[in-house]
Amino acid sequence: MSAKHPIIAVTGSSGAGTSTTSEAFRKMFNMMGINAAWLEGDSFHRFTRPEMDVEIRKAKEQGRHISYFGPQANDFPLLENFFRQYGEDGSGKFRRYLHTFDEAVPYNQMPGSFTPWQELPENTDVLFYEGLHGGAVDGETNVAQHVDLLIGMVPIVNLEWIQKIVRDTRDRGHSREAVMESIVRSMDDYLNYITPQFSRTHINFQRVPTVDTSNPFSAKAIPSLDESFVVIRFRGIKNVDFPYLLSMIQGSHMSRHNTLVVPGGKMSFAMELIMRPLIQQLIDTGKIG
Ligand SMILES: Nc1ncnc2c1ncn2[C@@H]1O[C@H](COP(=O)(O)OP(=O)(O)OP(=O)(O)O)[C@@H](O)[C@H]1O
Ligand SMILES: O=C(CO)[C@H](O)[C@H](O)COP(=O)(O)O
Repeated sequence: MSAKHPIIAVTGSSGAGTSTTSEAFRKMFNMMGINAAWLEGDSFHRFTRPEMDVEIRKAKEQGRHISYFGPQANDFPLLENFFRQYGEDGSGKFRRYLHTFDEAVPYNQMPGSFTPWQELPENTDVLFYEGLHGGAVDGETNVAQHVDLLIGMVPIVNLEWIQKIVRDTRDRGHSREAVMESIVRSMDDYLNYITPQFSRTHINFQRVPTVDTSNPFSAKAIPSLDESFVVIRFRGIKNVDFPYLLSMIQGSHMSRHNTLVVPGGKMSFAMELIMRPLIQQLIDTGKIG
């Protein structure tokens, strides 16, 4: 934890919506005059896409599995060191994993490759991480301990798979079969390294569709926000003003003492009402109460 160089992390599985959610944070930071350093978790993958294909084949031949959710394909200690260093002096080296041609062409690179490592900009107010492992813990490695405000982005699993399948086939050039295979291959690491993070978060946003998603592998489109509710669970944050949130967010209700449910269309608004005071508190005092 750091008072001077706070870290906010949005953590979630592949396709959960962490990148999409980042836009809401970008807007809030702009409006609040906060200068944030941005970090995509995919920086800490160990392999390029062709290298990963080789690793997957090798693992299969040896009766093992490897996936983007686990420590074999991601450098957790390097991520922890990055967070530690940013917390200490606001510096750090990052790179980007380029998923699509749109992302890769400006760098004159191929999709599935990394940009060179580079320094974060100087004098930022906060580090904003979005990715798979903002709350990861693995043996001696504890990424979560360095995060001052940890948010889980976690649609129910059928919806998460639909979001991944639609996005990966539409934008990242993968076949439906390849995405399904990757979901199956990742299951072990999903249980061991992704889901436990959501018990370490301060807040989880769980999107729950109200349309039939019972066969996610046949879905052609992502259920919209208006076709869903969002379950928002708070943990370890004192003084959440639930009566205020309930009065401001039309159609919201409490389902438990620490759980607010809002109509999907109100998700960005709810996020703003909830996050703004917490971000301000973090910037002003270095911690959230
Ligand atoms: N609230 C939402 N409503 C509708 N569609 C959404 C929502 N959140 C995410 N999506 C869609 O789901 C897909 C995956 O979202 P996104 O790219 O943000 O996931 P991600 O968590 O960043 O995944 P990865 O870690 O694999 O990059 C995208 O097509 C996005 O438009
Ligand atoms: O989203 C992911 C993890 O967050 C991807 O599965 C991983 O980054 C590999 O990307 P690609 O399939 O574009 O090579």
